Amino acid sequence: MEVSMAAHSPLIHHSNFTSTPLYSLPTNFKLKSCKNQSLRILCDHSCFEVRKLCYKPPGTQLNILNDVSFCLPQKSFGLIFGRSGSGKTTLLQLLAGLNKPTSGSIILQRYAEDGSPNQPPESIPPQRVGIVFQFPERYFLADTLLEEVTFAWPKQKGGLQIREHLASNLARALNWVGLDGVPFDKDPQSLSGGYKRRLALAIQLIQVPELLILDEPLAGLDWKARADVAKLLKILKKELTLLVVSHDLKELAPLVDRSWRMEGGGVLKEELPPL
Ligand SMILES: Nc1ncnc2c1ncn2[C@@H]1O[C@H](COP(=O)(O)OP(=O)(O)OP(=O)(O)O)[C@@H](O)[C@H]1O
Repeated sequence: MEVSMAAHSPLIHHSNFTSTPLYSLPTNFKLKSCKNQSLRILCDHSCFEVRKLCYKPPGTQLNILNDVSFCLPQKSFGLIFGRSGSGKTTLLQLLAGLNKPTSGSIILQRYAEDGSPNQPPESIPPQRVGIVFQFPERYFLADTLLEEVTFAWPKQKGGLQIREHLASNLARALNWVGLDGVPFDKDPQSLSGGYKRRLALAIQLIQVPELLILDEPLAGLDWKARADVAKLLKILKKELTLLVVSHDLKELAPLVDRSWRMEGGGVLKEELPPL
């Protein structure tokens, strides 16, 4: 029997290397049998890939991003750092679908055990990407926690099924961020700084994004709340893929799987965080 660990596939497969799912496993294994009935668990994985991304704001000749390429494996933590004005936020906005790149692509690529792509690249629709902006609490609009988390849910009658689906995800999202004990009628503005960030994260987690982007998640918090949010990100990294832009390298460095420096002129280079 030949057994190797798989990285990221949740399905079990069987018989002559077909991809017919038999049943799901809680872990990320893919099990296949070949003609002599020996069983193998194969390693495959997926990466969010940015390829040769360029961005000039419409109507200008300013090259804010210049041939930016990187790959972030699923369920890992990517960090982008670099000096102010180098183009980090602009990159996040393109990844979240808020602006369109001038050229280049943003895709999800699945790879086989031997490292070769095993499917055509998939585009990533904006609804599969969550983004938490810098100081997200400034954008809170509602008087209660419940209204805040349900603010963008469809209100029409036809949206009932979607609302039911979102409601079943809500409890899990609140549990992930540790807000499950907070009363629904609590005023979001009365929460502490760290809990406001948890709320902003929960709002994005309800949709279970494939990629969660965070712009300066620790900015403006005291030391305790910073440690608290960093601890939460460590937990979330087990559930989804995180891409973070931050100047707070000391707190986030222990979480980092991949990191890049954005240099002047919108050039991205893979580099360890300088500590
Ligand atoms: N629509 C636009 N038109 C012209 N210039 C722009 C536009 N959008 C961004 N810029 C410029 O592009 C550069 C990169 O901005 P961006 O906000 O992405 O930098 P940043 O690395 O995120 O900075 P910070 O760390 O301060 O947030 C800045 O010089 C900014 O002024």
